[in-house]
Formats: sequence, structure tokens, C-alpha cells
Amino acid sequence: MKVLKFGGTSVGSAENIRKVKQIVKSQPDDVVVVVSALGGITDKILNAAKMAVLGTEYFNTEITEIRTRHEVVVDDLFEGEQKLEVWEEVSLLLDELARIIRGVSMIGELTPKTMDKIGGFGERLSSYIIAQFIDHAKWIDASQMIKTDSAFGRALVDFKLTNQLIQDAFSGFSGICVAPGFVSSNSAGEYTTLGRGGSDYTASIFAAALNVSVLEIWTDVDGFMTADPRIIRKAYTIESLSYSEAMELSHFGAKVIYPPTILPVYQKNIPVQIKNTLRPEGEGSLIRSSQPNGKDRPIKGISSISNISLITVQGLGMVGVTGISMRLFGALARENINVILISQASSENSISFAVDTLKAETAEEAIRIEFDREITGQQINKIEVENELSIVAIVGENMKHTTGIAGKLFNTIGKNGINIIAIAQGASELNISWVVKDSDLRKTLNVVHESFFLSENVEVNIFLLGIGLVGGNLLKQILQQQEKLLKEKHLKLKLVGVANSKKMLLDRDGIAIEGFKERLDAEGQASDLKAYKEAVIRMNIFNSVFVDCTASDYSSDLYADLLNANVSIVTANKVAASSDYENYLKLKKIAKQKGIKFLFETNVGAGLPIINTLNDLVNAGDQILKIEAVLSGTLNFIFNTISAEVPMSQTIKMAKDEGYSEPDPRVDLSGIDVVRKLLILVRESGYKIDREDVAINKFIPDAFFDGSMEDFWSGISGLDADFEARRKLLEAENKCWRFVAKYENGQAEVGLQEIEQGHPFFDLQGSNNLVMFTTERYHEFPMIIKGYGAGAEVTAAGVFADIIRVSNL
Ligand SMILES: NC(=O)c1ccc[n+]([C@@H]2O[C@H](COP(=O)([O-])OP(=O)(O)OC[C@H]3O[C@@H](n4cnc5c(N)ncnc54)[C@H](O)[C@@H]3O)[C@@H](O)[C@H]2O)c1
Ligand SMILES: N[C@@H](CCO)C(=O)O
Repeated sequence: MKVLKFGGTSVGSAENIRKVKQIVKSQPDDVVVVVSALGGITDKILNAAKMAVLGTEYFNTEITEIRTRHEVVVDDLFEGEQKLEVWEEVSLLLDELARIIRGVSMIGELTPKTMDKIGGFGERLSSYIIAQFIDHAKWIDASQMIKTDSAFGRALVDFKLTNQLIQDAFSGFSGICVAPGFVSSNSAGEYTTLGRGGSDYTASIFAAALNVSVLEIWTDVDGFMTADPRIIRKAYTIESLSYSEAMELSHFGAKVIYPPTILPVYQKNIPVQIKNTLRPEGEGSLIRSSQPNGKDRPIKGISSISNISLITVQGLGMVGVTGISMRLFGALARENINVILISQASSENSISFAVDTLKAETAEEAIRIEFDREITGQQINKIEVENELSIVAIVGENMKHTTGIAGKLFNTIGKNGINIIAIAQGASELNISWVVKDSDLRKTLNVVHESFFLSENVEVNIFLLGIGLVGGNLLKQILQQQEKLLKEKHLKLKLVGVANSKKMLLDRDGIAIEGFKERLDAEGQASDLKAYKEAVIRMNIFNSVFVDCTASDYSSDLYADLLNANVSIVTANKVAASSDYENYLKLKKIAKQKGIKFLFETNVGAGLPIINTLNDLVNAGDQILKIEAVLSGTLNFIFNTISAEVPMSQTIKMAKDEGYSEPDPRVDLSGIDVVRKLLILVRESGYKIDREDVAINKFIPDAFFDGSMEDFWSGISGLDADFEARRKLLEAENKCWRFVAKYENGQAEVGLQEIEQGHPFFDLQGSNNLVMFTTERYHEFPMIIKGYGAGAEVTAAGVFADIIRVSNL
């Protein structure tokens, strides 16, 4: 035999009741079907009664709506003679209900006893209709079998008597019977009810009394999910869980089953199968006795409750004093306040507990009254209430067998900048709960869900700034690689923000790269860097990375604010890392302290692995003694391309067209770009250096850099003849020009040099770069890194690699 329980949504309409019939009919076993009232009906009944006692006539509207809901269902489900018969019986029940509510209105009194009498009408109505609809089903009056005390509203079951009555009623029974949930009666035969979740309880009581093979709870969700699916789209159904895990998850928000109702079946070790009436083919969740399974994940699910207040009672006078907790929780119990989480440090000087925000004020008042003497005597000096909080809990029996869960949990949460306000873990190790701000809840659930591999993929959320040559190429490369990364590395790169100097667009759900430009143009708001930054911070998305592909010289606050909000930074823009040494150091420090990344590999040598190599050398204890390098792709290209046929001014235009130069090529020609790169290399080598410490030997007069861009382009060809004459002389001497950066013994300089054949710089072709590190370990033969040093494609690839580094793959 089996017990099947159908909830309010499952029996909420004629269409759903047909599904119920199908499910019941397809059972090979004898079945007891326990049903809730049609969805929303119990609330309406209780509301009508409350309206009646308040003396408003609105209760009549509710009664009419209750009648119509049932009429529509009966009309739809039955035909001809049967319809009349069923409606006649249903009408009688509805008339009785209306009479009682009118009585309440006349007397102006609504006792718990009356509430219980009318509270079960919804179940009596629905069970009767369903019993008639399922051929050969028998209706049984569960209220006369489940016997309770007379505590109206939440009666206590007399299990001995109840089990006997149920067993007697079912002796020799076979077939299908339908029973109302929630209803019970006292020894005088008066109606009582079983409290919240009462229909689950009825089903559990029947299942235990009849010792059935399984209790099936049919509801409107697929079962227990790994997290709230409204927040975590990747949440999925938990196949099997223990009674304790189910209780813990239900207690914290997953209202799949009402926890105390599990007790009777738990005691008899009867499995509970959760199924979705609207999707019966789904696997659902199976609750059974704990069978720690090595293959199971250490945690089964994450649950949460919002609108929590945390109350902290603090005072040195509490230390070592017995009875404080007893009085504290006694005071709360007297006010009927449910305490959801308790945390007390071993110092005993404070105790914090969480309650529903609606109860916070009453709780504070109750404590102030209870501890009036201690507050006056300053043994207790602080009672603090913090609102707008949420509790999050991870639940899993296997946590007991696994070390490092708490470490991993709090490390991931911390890295994402989420502040933990209180923590509690019971010694059963079944549950770790902690308190965060409501505004951090979504992010917390996301990172925890992901970090415990409840979801298969690691997600990195990208906010891109700048979609010119480098940014545009980057998006193309991500688009090309996205699927492969997802499939092979389980890395999901999601674009959640994109901006250029005209427009900006943010979307937490993701911006498809294909067609992003059209969407940016159509939906984007006017670009505003401050607003973009603030939106990134406000969105508070987990695993966020801000990718800067502009050359903008904005305030240094931008990066600092983002890093402080735990958003990693990947930048092709050299401005920040080459700004004041103090600012560079500050940004690196924030990133380190927050456990996130500030990466700028492409700042030197575009996609060449220069900074990472330097970091490896230094981290492994090497010391950089000398740096000699050709660091400008643009300048190297110019000096390699200039000839009798191609004058210097033309090579500048060519470098720009090839995408080597800065958006403003004067930054390259003035040597500023190379100074920036040298500063970054020297700093990453571990030395303090600022811009004024670098000597620049310019090869184009300052006057060309002072005017407008137009002035520059129109004037620069004036230098062509002189350059060509000098070039010829150089060529005759078998030498070439290279713009060289050098650092040694605290001296830094950049400038044009004549390079002789045989020198490593001499054969450096096109826009290539070359860096030579002379170190304590690479002494006689310096380490050389050489290759494309500029170009949108290689730079974008370097930025891409940094983004992947952020994901910690
Ligand atoms: N091209 C290379 O070889 C190379 C190599 C290494 C590093 N970089 C660096 O990459 C960066 C980008 O270079 P690029 O050639 O792609 O430049 P670009 O001019 O082609 O693109 C710049 C982008 O930034 C946007 N932008 C500029 N100011 C902005 C602002 N205040 N707010 C929002 N958007 C803004 C522009 O609209 C444009 O989309 C530069 O910092 C450059 O130094 C380039
Ligand atoms: N403008 C830069 C790009 C690479 O940083 C160069 O020419 O080297």
C-alpha cells in the first residue's frame, strides 16, 4: 500500500485534478490519497471569518468566490446526473460554511474552536469532489480517525488511538480511498486541525499507521532543489536525501515539505518520494534514512531565509554568569518568538540570535524588560538590532566526513567581498549557517552554489570598458572560444556589461556577443564612467572582472573603488600601473588583501609573457640587475619601415592603420608609452620608481606634441627630409635605430640609440619587441623574450589570457 498526498496547486483546478486522477489510476498498489484544499481556498475561508468578526460585509464576497471556485471545478469535471448529485452535496457543505461565518459575524466572536471547525472545510470539499471523480474511490473521514487533544489551532495527536482507528478502518481494505488532509477531532468528536503543513502531516500519520511502502508527496515543484531556483538558475533537483537533510533544507526556506510532518514516517523508516504533479515524468527527490554515500557531494543543498534581524546582547557582566541564556530565550519563548539561529563566542561576552524581522521589536522589548536590572547596572551595556539580513545555510550529512568545507566556504565568500555577520555550526556538522546582508544574498547563493560544484561550470562575469581595436578583438576571440572553454574547461565567460565612450549597457542575465553592438546602440544609456562603475558595484555579481580596453586617463579612484568592491581588474590600459608609485602600490595591495586579481600583462609587450615571467623570477628569489628592451611596437615598426621610398611621416600613419600605435600616436612618438612600460617593469622587479626618475631622450621636438592632432599631422612631414638624410648615413655605417629602454643600478632612461649589427636589437623586425633581463641567475646570458609587441589581435589574446587567470583555472 502507498499513501499519495496532493497539495493545493495539484488539486487547484479541474485540469490538475484530471492529472491527479491519472496518477492515482496508474498505481499498481492500493492507495490512500490525501488532499489539500483547492489552492488558496483555506486562506479565503479564514479571511472570510476574520472579516466577519470585524463586522465588514466583505466576507460575503469571499464566500461567493469560494462557492464559484468549487462550482467551476464541479461543472468541468462531471456530466449529467452525477454533476447534479455532486453539486448537491458540495452545496450543502458550502451552505454550512456560509452559515457558520454569518454566525461569526452576528456574534462578533471568532474562537480557535470555530476557526478549527471552518478551517478544514476546504479539505472536506476537495476530498469529496476528488473521491467522486476517481471511479470506485472511497471517501473516508480522516477527521474521525486522527484523534487529538483539544488544543484548537495546533492540536497534538494521540498516536495510540489514531493508529488503532486507522488500522481498524483499513483492515481488509483494497482499492483507492481519498481522505481530507489537515482535519482531526478531539475525544468529544469536535473538529480540530493539525497546524501549518497539516495535510503533509495527515499523509505521514496514515503512512506510518499503515506501515506503507512509500509516502509520495505530490506538489508543484520537482522536489528539493540545490538552491532557490528563482535566484540560481543552475539549481537542480536533489535526487536523494536523508530525513535530516530534508528537515534542515525545509526549515531554511525550501518549503517542499513541512518539517515536523516527516517525524511519523521517519520513525517507521518509510521513504518519502517528492514528485511534481505537473511533471510526473520527472525523477523527483527521495527522502530516506541516511546512507552516507562516498560519491555524494559533501553538501546537498543551500537554503536561505530573508527578512531576518540579528539581535546582539552584549556586556562584560554576562561572562561566567549562569542562567543568562535561559532567561534570554525564556523571555523570547513567552512572546512566542521563534529563534532561527544562535551564535555565542566562547568569551561569553555577547550572544547573537536571529529572528524574523516582524518579531524583532517585540524581541528587543522582551529582553529589555527581562534584563532591566542588568541594563541599569551596566552588566549588559548593549542590545543591538540589525535588520535587512538573510541567513544562508549549507546542508549535507557528508560534511561530517570531509575536512575543509568551512575553509572553502568562507574563503570563496570572502574573495567575493561578502561580509559574514554571524556564523553557526552545530556539532552534528549537518549544517553551517551564516548571516549576510539581504543585498548580498543573491551573490552569496551564486558563489556558494558554484564553489561546491553543485553547478558544473565556473562562471566569470565580464564588464568590458572600451570596444575599439583591442576590446573589439577581445569580444571576437571570446565568441570564438566560448563554447570550447565551456565544454572542455567548464568555464563560462559571460558578458554582463559593455561600454564605449558613447554608450553603456549592463545586464545581469548576460549580453550575447553576437549582435552586442546593435543592442548597445538600441538599449544603451549615454556613457558615463562614474555611473558605469557604480552600476558594476551595485550589481554585486559574483566572480566579476572589469576589463579596461581604453586608453583613458581617468581618476585613479576607478580601479580602487572596483577592487575595494571585490571586482578583479584586467587592463590593457597602462595608465594605472604607470601612475604614481603610491597609487600603483595601493591597487596591488587592495587586490592582494581582497584575494582578487589586478592583472595588466598586456601593458608591456602586448601578448608577450613578460610581466608573468618577471613575477616568476622575482617570486622564486631571483634579483633583476638590468633591463634592456625595445618596448615600442610602433617605434620599431617606424624605424624598420622608413626608407628612401617611405618617409617617416607616412610610417606613423601606417603604424596607426596597423593598430600598433596608441589611439593618439604622439604617446608613442614622445617616448611616453615606453616610459610607462619601463616604469611597470622596474616596479614589478621590486624597485620603487616614478616618472621623474626616468630620463627621456626624445627624437621629435616637443613643439610637435603641444598643438592639436591636426597640427601634428600637417606638420610632421616637415621632419621627413632630415630623417631620411640621417637614416642614409646610419645605413652606410651598417647600423639601425632602436628606441631603447634601460634600467640598471637605479638609473632609468629611454631614448633613440644607434644599434650595430650583431646586437640582439639589430635584427628585430616589424613591430616586434625584445626584453633582456639580466638577473643574479641569468647573468652571463640574459633571459630574452621576443615577439610581436603590438597589434590588436595579440593584445586582445593577452587580455583574454588574463581574464582566464582571474577564473583561477
Ligand atoms: N594596440 C596595441 O597593440 C596595444 C597593446 C597593448 C595595450 N594596448 C592598450 O589597449 C588600449 C586600447 O587600445 P585600442 O587601440 O583598442 O584603442 P581604441 O581607440 O581602438 O579603442 C578605445 C575604446 O575605448 C573607448 N573609450 C575611450 N574612452 C572611454 C571612456 N572614458 N569611457 C568609455 N569608453 C571609452 C572608445 O570608445 C573605444 O571603444 C590602450 O590603453 C592601449 O594602450 C594596445
Ligand atoms: N602603442 C603600443 C602598443 C603596445 O603597447 C606600441 O606601439 O608598442
